[in-house]
Amino acid sequence: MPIFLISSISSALTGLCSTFLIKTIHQAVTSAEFTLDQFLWNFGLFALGYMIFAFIASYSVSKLIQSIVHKLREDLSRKILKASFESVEKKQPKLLAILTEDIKTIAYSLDRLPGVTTGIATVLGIVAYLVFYSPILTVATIVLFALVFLFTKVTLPFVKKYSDLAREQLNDLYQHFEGLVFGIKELTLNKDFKESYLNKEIIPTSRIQNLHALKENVIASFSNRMTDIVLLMGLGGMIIAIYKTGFVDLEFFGQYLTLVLFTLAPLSTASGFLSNLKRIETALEQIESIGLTMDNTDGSINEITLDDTKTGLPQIELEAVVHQYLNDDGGKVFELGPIDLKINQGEVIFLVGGNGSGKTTLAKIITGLYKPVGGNLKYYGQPVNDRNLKHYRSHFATVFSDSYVFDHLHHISVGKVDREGDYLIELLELTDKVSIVENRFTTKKLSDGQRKRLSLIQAILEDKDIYLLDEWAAHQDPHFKTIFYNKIIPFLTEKRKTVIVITHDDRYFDTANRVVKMQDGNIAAKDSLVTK
Ligand SMILES: Nc1ncnc2c1ncn2[C@@H]1O[C@H](COP(=O)(O)OP(=O)(O)OP(=O)(O)O)[C@@H](O)[C@H]1O
Repeated sequence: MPIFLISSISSALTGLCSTFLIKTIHQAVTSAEFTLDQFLWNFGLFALGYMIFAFIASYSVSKLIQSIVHKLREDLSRKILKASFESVEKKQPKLLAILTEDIKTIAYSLDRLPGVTTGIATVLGIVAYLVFYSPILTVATIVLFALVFLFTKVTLPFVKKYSDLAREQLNDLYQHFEGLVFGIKELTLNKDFKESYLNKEIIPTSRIQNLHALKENVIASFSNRMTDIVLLMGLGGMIIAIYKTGFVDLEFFGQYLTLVLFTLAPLSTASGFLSNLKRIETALEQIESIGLTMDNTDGSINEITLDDTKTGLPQIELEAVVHQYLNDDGGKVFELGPIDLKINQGEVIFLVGGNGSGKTTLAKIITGLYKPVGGNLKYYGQPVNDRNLKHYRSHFATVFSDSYVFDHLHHISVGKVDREGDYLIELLELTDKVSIVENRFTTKKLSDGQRKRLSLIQAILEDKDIYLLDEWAAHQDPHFKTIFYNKIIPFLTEKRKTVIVITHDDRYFDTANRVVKMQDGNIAAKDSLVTK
């Protein structure tokens, strides 16, 4: 870690220059032999050294801090991408606060580090100089510093307590902010709603958060100020002891004081940094407590691929598959299954059923986003498990009803995008709205229906074996519904793709090979299956 080494060495050298500067000043005012020339030379040399090393220290420590922050961001993003979909889905509101707030706290709290490292080096240098100057006063100084440290330590648990409480409120505040940004249409249209959202949600949560943050800051900053007082009181105590016992000469003590007073500022910075360490601890605890469970993609197990060439077996098979949604107390909110279902390669299956019947949940099981709590999911007869789940998932392209629309197409080959992109844009009548430049859609600023068409283009360009389209046509006008059922689905089946469509469009049921009806978390009786 060379940057760490450079920052440590340069900080130490800055501290050393600072000590020599202080020593030069001290000698100039205490030693009769010290000439003006000597003073100018020494002072100029150490001041120059101080500036050079301070710049290197500030640069390297700041670089170190930024690389820590960057690493945290990268690690956290990787952790989220490696976690099981279910755990990320559950923790979604908390994640944004961690990604923005906690990492920012760490960055800001570490900001003082350059001053602290230099300050500590200066204090150590002064103490070393004091040893030669007066061993007895050095011992007294060390005792004094220990008292300052103890005092700061006593206040730290309180800083931590209020830092934790303030951080807890931030999760709620972020959820309110999410409502504020994404629910702005509803809030703008309804004056009473807007007022009550502001006054009953955002302001009270922000006030409580502020109150805890205020207590945290007051304790931290008061403790910081008090370290100066403790130090000065200690010096006062030493003066009393000198008056009473005369253990050193008072004039000598005055010269010693000149030195010790130089430690006030660096000590104050260092003790302030101890409070920052508590804030960092709170932020790191939040990051640690994300509680995401990893799935097979964490690379901790040997992955294997599934055999795609098996024939005569269903491409996907669900055997008595069960899934449950649980509330925070572990109570069952909804149960899907046990479901038995076979899907053959190249089939077009429509999943239909009332709201809340479990279609999307089943889609998440089929695509491997959810792991069933019971039963088996098979791919050409091979059970899907932790070792092959990643490969299983890679067979799917999806457009869920709440899909996020990315403009990014860099994961698709340029050749593929060039060959089919323009054709699909034309087929879905977006030519005058959007184009693809350097594997990126030129805009996402489209109507809901148009954005859904963009998602569909992206999914088709991904060229996967199995397509799962969740209520894709729900936002489309009749013209585009016809294009979807009569052109897009045949375009996919011509390429031997398997297509699973969640739909309520009964006018087009005849375009499917099979219609599977869901009811109360299960497939409705066999006789309601419609076969083309
Ligand atoms: N993440 C979740 N946590 C807890 N319960 C959920 C979750 N997602 C869905 N549910 C519940 O599971 C049930 C099935 O939901 P699902 O989304 O699968 O239904 P659906 O048939 O797709 O409905 P719709 O046609 O309205 O989209 C519903 O009762 C819903 O409230």
